[in-house]
Amino acid sequence: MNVRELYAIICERRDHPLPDSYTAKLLAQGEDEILKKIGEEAVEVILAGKAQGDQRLIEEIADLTYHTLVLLASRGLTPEQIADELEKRHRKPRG
Ligand SMILES: N=c1c2ncn([C@@H]3O[C@H](COP(=O)(O)OP(=O)(O)OP(=O)(O)O)[C@@H](O)[C@H]3O)c2ncn1[C@@H]1O[C@H](COP(=O)(O)O)[C@@H](O)[C@H]1O
Repeated sequence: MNVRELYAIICERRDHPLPDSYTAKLLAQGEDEILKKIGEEAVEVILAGKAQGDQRLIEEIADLTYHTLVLLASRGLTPEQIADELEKRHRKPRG
């Protein structure tokens, strides 16, 4: 699944919550809880990067990516805005 597809599902859970959805629950808990999860997942990426294998690192980066998309959805921001920012940086003249 790509980032755009996952983001669309997350927005669907935000706008039409399902009772058994982790995403809907996390969004309902609010931004502080989402930020807390991002902090935890970021630490797990560091630990995996230092001491664990590639598969573990992939899993932890997937967790961090997912929670970052939840934060964007919670704030009404989109992955396209991040892509635009990266594009702007790429096009900025470097000296
Ligand atoms: N990609 C993900 C995804 N990645 C990680 N997680 C959840 O993020 C949590 C990770 O937190 P932890 O590692 O701390 O595990 P935990 O102890 O269970 O978490 P907490 O209960 O402490 O918050 C786990 O519960 C994972 O299931 C995800 N939950 C959902 N998705 C996708 O989101 C979409 C919507 O799914 P629902 O949330 O089921 O609606 C689907 O495409 C899912 O595949």
